[in-house]
Amino acid sequence: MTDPRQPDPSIQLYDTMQRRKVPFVPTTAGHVGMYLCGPTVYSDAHLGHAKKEVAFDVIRRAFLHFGYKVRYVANITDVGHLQNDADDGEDKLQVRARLEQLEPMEVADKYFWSFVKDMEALNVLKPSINPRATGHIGEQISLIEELIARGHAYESGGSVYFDVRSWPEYGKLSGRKLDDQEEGVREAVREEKRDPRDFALWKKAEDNHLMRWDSPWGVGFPGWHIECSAMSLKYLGEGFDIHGGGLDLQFPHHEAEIAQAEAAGHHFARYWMHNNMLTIGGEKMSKSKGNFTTIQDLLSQHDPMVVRFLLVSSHYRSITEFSEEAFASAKSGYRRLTEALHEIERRLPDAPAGASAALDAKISSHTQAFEDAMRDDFNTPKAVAALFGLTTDLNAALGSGGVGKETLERARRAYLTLGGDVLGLFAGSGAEREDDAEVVSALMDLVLKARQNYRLNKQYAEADELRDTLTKVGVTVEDTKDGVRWKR
Ligand SMILES: Nc1ncnc2c1ncn2[C@@H]1O[C@H](COP(=O)(O)OP(=O)(O)OP(=O)(O)O)[C@@H](O)[C@H]1O
Ligand SMILES: [Zn+2]
Repeated sequence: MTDPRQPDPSIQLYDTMQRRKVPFVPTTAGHVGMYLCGPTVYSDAHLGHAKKEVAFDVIRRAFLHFGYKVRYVANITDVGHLQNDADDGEDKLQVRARLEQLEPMEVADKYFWSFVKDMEALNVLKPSINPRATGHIGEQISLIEELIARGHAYESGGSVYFDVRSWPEYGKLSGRKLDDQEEGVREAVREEKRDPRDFALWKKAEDNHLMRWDSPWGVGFPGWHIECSAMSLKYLGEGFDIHGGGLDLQFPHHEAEIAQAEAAGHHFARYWMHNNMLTIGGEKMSKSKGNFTTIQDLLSQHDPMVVRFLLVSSHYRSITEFSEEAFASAKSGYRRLTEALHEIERRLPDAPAGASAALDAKISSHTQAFEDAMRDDFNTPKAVAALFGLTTDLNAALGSGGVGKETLERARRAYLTLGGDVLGLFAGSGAEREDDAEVVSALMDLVLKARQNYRLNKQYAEADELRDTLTKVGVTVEDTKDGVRWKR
């Protein structure tokens, strides 16, 4: 295994900007600065969001394993993300605030904490810094002022726009130059811009706009893209190492981030990494399409580690198709690993002293294969295959006689380090939690059937009592048009 004090120099990653795999060379030896575009906190996260978070969590964990210190900054968007990507429509948080009769900031907090809970369950490490857009209005205003001073932005009607024509490099990440994203945009917004491709850095707040701040251009709020340029530079510095996000953010979001930072004279991210999408029935899982399953819903029925295993079983740059079959196979694959680990733990106390050379050699070669896979653009499916290879050899050795204690310990360490620390798969004891989830699910079926019978017999008091008792222990029951659903 790699010496943890010597940062491994042989990691290759796919850089979207260069459109190829390149060796990773950090700005500061032994350190990695990573920035990830985080969630807009206006609703519960779905499994597609989990794909992104787990993908970058594994990358971070791999760097740690290979001896790097990592500063991981992931922002929280709590202002400025409008319904329409082309600078029009209402703020997504404000729409939700009206629906739920809450303050926009209550919406942000509610869904921020819900996101934190989901990520904890999925064993995603907490970011080193989790900056919020509303906490960095001053930094965003300063960056906009720099852009105006350098002639790359202009004020118009109380809003400020980035002048795309002044920055010929705009479009270099995505290769998309002419998409103006102007469909369905109000005439007033169109008229304010010199070029339809110009994007908002600052927006004038209409009277009914709740989130508003003073600025040199009047009362308003920041555009969506500027927060990421300002906060990544603030916490990671000039020329930081890696910027990540979903593939769908390449344009316009990341393109705008780069233009804003570089046109203001800064050195921006040196590598760009993008995860592909989680799909269902071949279509991207998304809130707007309504084809999503929230992480909470999923975790009320399934072991979070099986969900995580499903996600790491495909490469971050590949599409992950979510289906019942994919889930069933993740479940049995995950069980194979945890059963092997449990078998080692069961045998360890009585194992004969000493090592078993043949199995030792196999543990080394599977460990090597795992690490090589991770060095090669974080190839998790290959890494998982190495763990399965280890499991096959371990099971064969265990089946044909006693394995020495030292070797069992080595095997255990390999599972816990590679599967646990790097892939993040063994939070708690996986197999037990999986069994737990199955028992809870079977019990809930019984309880809901009993409640249904009470209602059919018009025993409403009893039915309500059942529901109230469930509420007390944190289980919510909802009657929907498709039947009864529950979650905890
Ligand atoms: N299905 C998905 N697979 C992988 N990543 C996703 C998926 N859906 C969203 N993301 C990522 O999560 C981040 C935030 O997504 P967003 O809040 O726009 O979700 P969404 O469901 O796509 O919403 P909408 O449909 O309203 O655009 C983005 O970086 C995006 O790339
Ligand atoms: Zn961003």
